[in-house]
Amino acid sequence: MNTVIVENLSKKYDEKIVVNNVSFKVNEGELFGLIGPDGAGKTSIFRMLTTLLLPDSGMAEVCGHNVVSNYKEIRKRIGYMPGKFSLYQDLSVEENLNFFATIFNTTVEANYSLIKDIYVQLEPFKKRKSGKLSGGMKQKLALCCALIHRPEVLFLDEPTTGVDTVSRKEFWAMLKKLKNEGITILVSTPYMDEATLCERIGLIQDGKILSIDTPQTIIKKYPGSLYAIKSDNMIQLLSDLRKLSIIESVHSFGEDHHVTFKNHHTDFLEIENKLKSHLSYPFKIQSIKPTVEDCFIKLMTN
Ligand SMILES: Nc1ncnc2c1ncn2[C@@H]1O[C@H](COP(=O)(O)OP(=O)(O)OP(=O)(O)O)[C@@H](O)[C@H]1O
Repeated sequence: MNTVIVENLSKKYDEKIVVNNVSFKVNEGELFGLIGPDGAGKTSIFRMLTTLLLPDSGMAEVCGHNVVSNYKEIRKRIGYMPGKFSLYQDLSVEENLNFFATIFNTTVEANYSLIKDIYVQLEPFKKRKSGKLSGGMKQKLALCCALIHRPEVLFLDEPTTGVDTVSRKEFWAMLKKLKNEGITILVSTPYMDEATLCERIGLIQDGKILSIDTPQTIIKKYPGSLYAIKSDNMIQLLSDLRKLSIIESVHSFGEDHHVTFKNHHTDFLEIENKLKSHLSYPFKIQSIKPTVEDCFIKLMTN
């Protein structure tokens, strides 16, 4: 069953189209990621699905209810953690949690088992005002508040932006546990390395979906071969590679430059020799498996 159905959804602000004919479906109990850079339209899509923003055209359903005509039903069934911390800064941790439980007509005790693993980390600070918590703790409290009424669907908008690597890892482990509780999870992130932690992903850029599939299939569909190349002077290397006619694309990627070659250059030795004849300094090249980020760049430039 599809818990979320999005069909040709569009939104513009002033005259700028920020969500452009977007369609996708999320299955019940799935962990689905919307992956794209800042300004891609992720928040606008989440705000339409959580009934906080009206679409200009298209249709969306959450838990079988239309986001426009039946928004009240949806609000009972979902949890939403916005990208910007939006809990009451002057209320303490436990006051925030009790407040959210009360507005959903439940109690913290009734659903404690769902948030227990996360809340135990917050408990030592339960009397502290939420505005005075660290970034990671604020994020955990926001997640507890979004979960306190045991939603069927959880929307998490960039939950790991600005969060350190260890907390990011912890956060994804928590999402896996919540998924095992049967909650459907939609998460957005600009971090491409988080894509592989989702069951399926939608890659989004400039309001348009570039591809939707499992991360593994998206990687498998990468056309052609990809190489990583490095030398002592990476800036010089980048500039030299950009001038070579055999090269189709080159971009910096961590410690390497990732390179693809035009169609007729497929043989590794031939490629290496061609590069040796053009580059007057030592370099190292190897064939590599593409990442989701490589796929994203490829789709973006197609
Ligand atoms: N209320 C608004 N009025 C005008 N433009 C807006 C408004 N909200 C968002 N935008 C613009 O719409 C585009 C998409 O923004 P959106 O927040 O949906 O993207 P995003 O992928 O979530 O990125 P970010 O992480 O930067 O929020 C951006 O160019 C943004 O500046």
